[in-house]
Amino acid sequence: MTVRILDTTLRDGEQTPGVSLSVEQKLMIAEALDKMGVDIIEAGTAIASEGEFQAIRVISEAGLKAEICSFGRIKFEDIDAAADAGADSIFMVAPSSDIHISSKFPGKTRDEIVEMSVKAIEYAKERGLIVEFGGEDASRADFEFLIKLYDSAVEANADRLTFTDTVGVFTPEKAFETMQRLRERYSIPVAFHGHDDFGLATANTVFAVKGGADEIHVAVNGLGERAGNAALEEVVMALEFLYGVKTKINKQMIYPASQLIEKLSRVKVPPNKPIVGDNAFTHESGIHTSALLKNSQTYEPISPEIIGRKRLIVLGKHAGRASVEMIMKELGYKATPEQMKEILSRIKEVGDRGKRVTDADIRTIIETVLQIRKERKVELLDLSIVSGVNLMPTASIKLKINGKEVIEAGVGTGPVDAAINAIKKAIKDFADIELVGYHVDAITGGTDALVDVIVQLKKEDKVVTARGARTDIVMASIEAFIEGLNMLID
Ligand SMILES: CC(=O)SCCNC(=O)CCNC(=O)[C@H](O)C(C)(C)COP(=O)(O)OP(=O)(O)OC[C@H]1O[C@@H](n2cnc3c(N)ncnc32)[C@H](O)[C@@H]1OP(=O)(O)O
Ligand SMILES: CC(=O)C(=O)O
Repeated sequence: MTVRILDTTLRDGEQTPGVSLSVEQKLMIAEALDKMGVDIIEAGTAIASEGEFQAIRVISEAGLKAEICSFGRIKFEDIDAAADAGADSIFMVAPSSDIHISSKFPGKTRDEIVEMSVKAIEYAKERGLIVEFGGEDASRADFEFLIKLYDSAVEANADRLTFTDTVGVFTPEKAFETMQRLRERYSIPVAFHGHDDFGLATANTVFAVKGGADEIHVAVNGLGERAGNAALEEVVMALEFLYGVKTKINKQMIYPASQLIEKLSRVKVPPNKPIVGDNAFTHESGIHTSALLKNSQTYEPISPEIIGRKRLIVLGKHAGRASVEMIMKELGYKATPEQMKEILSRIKEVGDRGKRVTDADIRTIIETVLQIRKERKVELLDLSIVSGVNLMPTASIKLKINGKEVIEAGVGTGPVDAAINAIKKAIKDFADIELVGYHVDAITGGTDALVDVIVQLKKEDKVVTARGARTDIVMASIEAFIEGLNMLID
């Protein structure tokens, strides 16, 4: 069995508070979704704004394989907007629970909602759209009324039906049973749209498929209203690997799409998020690492390569000998068994003090124990910063890079940003480095506090962490950034 995927990252996903995407960004995401193999791209709500209308138009004209869908209400203007934008289909919803009907349409009866829905479906069909019709808040609707609404939609020639768990109150058992009943009753495809208010969206969506859903609505990284929609990556991987249900998704494209969407939506993926989180294939514990190095299946349910990722072994207070040996080899250092023991003990000491052990900390510990210092490719020679009222924070910087002096200037939203921008400009010919994480802690109290900055830098698919600790936040940030750079440029 192959289940069809409607991806709603660009519609419900964009309804995530604070997220808004430009036409160009939406097109980039739509192309990534298409490459990943989703069947239907719900590209937005054509009636919502000029930008939304244009985005749907541009995506519809992009020659993608996927069906392009616009969301809409049971209103002729929404249908016109979807059709005029060139969408192939409309996901059109009518209120179906009494709470939605009475609050949104005071004075209107259930029968009047059915009548409005039928007229809207007929009109959408006249406008040439494929109609996917949903009862909104279906999981809180009277099931008998829902059936009446769906029966009328089918009579009006709707092409597909959707059951929406709008406020995420469904359970896997109910999803299974409901979809089974809908599947038995209707000959047209039935879909499930789930939300994660109780953390059950993935389970509900998987059980909806077990119950017979032909199509499911998901969003990459679980974006969506409130707690979000069912996450594409979780649902697809659970269906394929745990339930033996096929999708058309090219799993190699899941991680690149997730990263693109994280970047453009500016919604950070939590590190412990299944499949796409930073820690999903990262191991620190010595017992795990030692076993993983012998057989990766010991502590990994699936290989990271399946979804275009790599395994990462990190050192921290839970590390053991095997992890240290591996990292030493990776960094190109040689040590005696005693030196290894000392390195491990110093790493654990940092962790025992409650501190995160960064990659740069590890290198410093190794070099201290081995009494060597590898040459740094990037060194700070001079820095000056101007910041104040009515002027743009500006930094000028002199670096020695591979033995050559480079002078650059940068502006930014504050002195740290300006200094980092100046460094980025200075190194642009040497490496394409991205700052993917920046965290500041004041270790002591007061304005003279010791500030601990941890940066996370990325070059291609390699990510390193580095620390700077100073009473001057700009210097702590730059120290951390340059330490990280040196690890990546090595
Ligand atoms: C669960 C979901 O995710 S639903 C999808 C949510 N998505 C959006 O809201 C998309 C972005 N929305 C928008 O840009 C705007 O809300 C628009 C353009 C759709 C409508 O804007 P406005 O006309 O200013 O209306 P407003 O947003 O204040 O209220 C929504 C209206 O839609 C009506 N409505 C809500 N659901 C439906 C429906 N399924 N069918 C018909 N009308 C509906 C409401 O009753 C309300 O009507 P009223 O203005 O007569 O009271
Ligand atoms: C329509 C929709 O997004 C919902 O019911 O959740």
